[in-house]
Amino acid sequence: MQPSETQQQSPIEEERRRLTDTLQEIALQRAEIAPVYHGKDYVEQLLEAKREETRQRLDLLGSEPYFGRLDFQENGKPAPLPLYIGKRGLDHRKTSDPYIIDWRAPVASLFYSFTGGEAPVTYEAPDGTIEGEVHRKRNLSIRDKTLERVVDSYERGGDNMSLSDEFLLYRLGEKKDNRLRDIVSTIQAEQDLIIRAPRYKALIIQGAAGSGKTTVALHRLAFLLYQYQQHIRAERMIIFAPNSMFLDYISGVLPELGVGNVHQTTFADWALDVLDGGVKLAPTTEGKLWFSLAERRPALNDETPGRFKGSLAFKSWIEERLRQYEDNFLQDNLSFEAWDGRVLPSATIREWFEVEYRHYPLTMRRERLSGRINRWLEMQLTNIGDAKIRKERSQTGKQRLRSFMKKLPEATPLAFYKSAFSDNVDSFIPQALAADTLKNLKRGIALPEDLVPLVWIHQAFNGPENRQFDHVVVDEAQDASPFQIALLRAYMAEPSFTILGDLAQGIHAYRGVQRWEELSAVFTEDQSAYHTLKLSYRSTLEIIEFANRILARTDTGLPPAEPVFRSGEPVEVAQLAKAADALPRMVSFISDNQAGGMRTIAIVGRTEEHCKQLHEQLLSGGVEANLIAEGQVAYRGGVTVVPAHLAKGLEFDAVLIAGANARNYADNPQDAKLLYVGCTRALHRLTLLVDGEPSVLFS
Ligand SMILES: Nc1ncnc2c1ncn2[C@@H]1O[C@H](COP(=O)(O)OP(=O)(O)OP(=O)(O)O)[C@@H](O)[C@H]1O
Repeated sequence: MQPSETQQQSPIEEERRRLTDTLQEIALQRAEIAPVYHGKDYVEQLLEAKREETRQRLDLLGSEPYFGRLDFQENGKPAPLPLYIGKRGLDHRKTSDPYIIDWRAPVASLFYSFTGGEAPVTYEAPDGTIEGEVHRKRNLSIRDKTLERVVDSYERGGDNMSLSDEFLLYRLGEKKDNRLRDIVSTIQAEQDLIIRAPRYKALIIQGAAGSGKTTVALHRLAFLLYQYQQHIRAERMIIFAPNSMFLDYISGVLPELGVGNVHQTTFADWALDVLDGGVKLAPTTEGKLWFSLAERRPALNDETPGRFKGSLAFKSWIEERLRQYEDNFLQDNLSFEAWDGRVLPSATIREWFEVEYRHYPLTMRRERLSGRINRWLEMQLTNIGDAKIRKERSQTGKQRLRSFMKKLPEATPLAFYKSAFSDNVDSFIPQALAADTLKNLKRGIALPEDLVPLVWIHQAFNGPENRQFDHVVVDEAQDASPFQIALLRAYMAEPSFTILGDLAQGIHAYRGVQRWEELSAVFTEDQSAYHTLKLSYRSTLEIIEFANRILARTDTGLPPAEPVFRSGEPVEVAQLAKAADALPRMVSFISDNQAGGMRTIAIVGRTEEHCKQLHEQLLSGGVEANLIAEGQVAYRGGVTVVPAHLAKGLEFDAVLIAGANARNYADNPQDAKLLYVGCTRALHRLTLLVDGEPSVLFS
């Protein structure tokens, strides 16, 4: 495009024209693809699969080809080039020049990292650093092939006072449905740094509520797959999320980014799969206990089972037991007599098992030993000339080898774990905890906090099998334990992690961490990197400022979340004259917000029991609502009644906190975290209904 041409047109005309050209180019490329192949030829079928991929990519590009434009003049080039950036790349069919640039390509990083100014900018290309100047940054909104909006956020030499994030605000102001969405068009510089961070790092990210942690982690997966396409496979990436409903909520983002096959699961489901039916899991009652009202909750300390069994000290204790078990695996004087007089001495067997095979997992050491003795046996047989005697001795030798191997113990993870607790368990393990654990294990049942040690033992016995990871995402990582992260680390040659969470939302402190150092202790200093995300994109300024008052009571010492300047209505704290006033207030909150275009509305209750009552009341008041309970798999959107602890990770256009009184939300860190979670779910509107004495947490 010639600069003179562009000068005569308004930005909107110019972009309309470019869009028409682009759609034409896409249509032509689409038309050039051979028709669908239905035959049986294998090679043709493979080619057809490739063609189908291209069709899908072009169809996706066809409806929303790009979202941004950056005019960049590389040093030494005569003029700036307009670079159009989209979710997928496209080369021009005649010139093979990039026509649309994939958002993950190195040059596209400028679109995200550029924040104004006339100074030269650089980006890292495969061949080295490229320097140049940005002449224009433009956001474009295209929906269903139609150009809806053109916003210039920078023009070189122009008056750039408006380098505000007008486009970002426009996006944030949109109403949400029941799915998390991609943010490729508005990724912010601090988020981009995390998305494009090098592969071999354990990134630990403390991010304020609504700072885009989950979204950023998903975009990082898409980036890693693009950047390291020869070395990373989607099937070897895994996302651990807190529950199935959350997985359902985020399930749309990766497909939108063109990424399939990434395993998305909860830790418990993954662990049970590894243990392959070897363990029955007791339903957890601990969660309910910790989300009950303050007066019913036990004190939290280092002997709280989840914290104790998730510690690195407990990991060391298990490892020591495993070492002892392996060291005593061979009994003393365990020679093998193949037939009378032909003996493989104990010292040789020991040498093979304890020295040569030491670095293999136990199951493999056992198998290798058996194979090696068998080979030794075959050698001995070759020295026997008489075929009949050879046959007899072969039978005897094989029979004796089978008996020999049977004498070597073959413990399952569950049996080993049980024995670790049974054999005069030492004073390191608190007595009550040992007794409780053993009682359950004797019934063949493990508690959720036993899953990490059990899988650890499994992998010590069997190695990582075929479950090695290329990259692991742990979302809501404040709820994970150091032992759990160490376990996942064991399934990787080099650590490549995105570990993200918010200590202020650490409502599972009975099993999670209180400081990020607890998790970084799993890695060496150069293996991990710590990032913070302070800006919060989800909620309006008013909601964030209100939630920051509660944050100060969480005892985490975290700084207040910083709002993106998006102002909305004030947070409403409504004092009820009597409890019976709650229902009409909830009903009008729902109908007013629905009339105001809000698509997702949540009534947040304090406990599951409380939510059941609220749900029944709403039904009696003629309001259809979805009640979210523990174990729920799908998130449906619309009107939802949800206890604060299950709302974590989700977001709603409008939120009403029911029962925001001093009893439900007392002045302690756990209640503060629950209320903080509840309030920070709201995008546009937040109301608190107070029946009785108001909670001091927001006063
Ligand atoms: N750069 C961005 N552009 C547009 N929207 C964004 C951006 N970053 C985050 N958001 C939006 O902010 C909301 C919060 O994102 P997300 O759920 O990923 O945050 P989070 O940090 O995981 O939140 P929480 O810890 O509170 O669950 C989402 O609606 C997301 O689309």
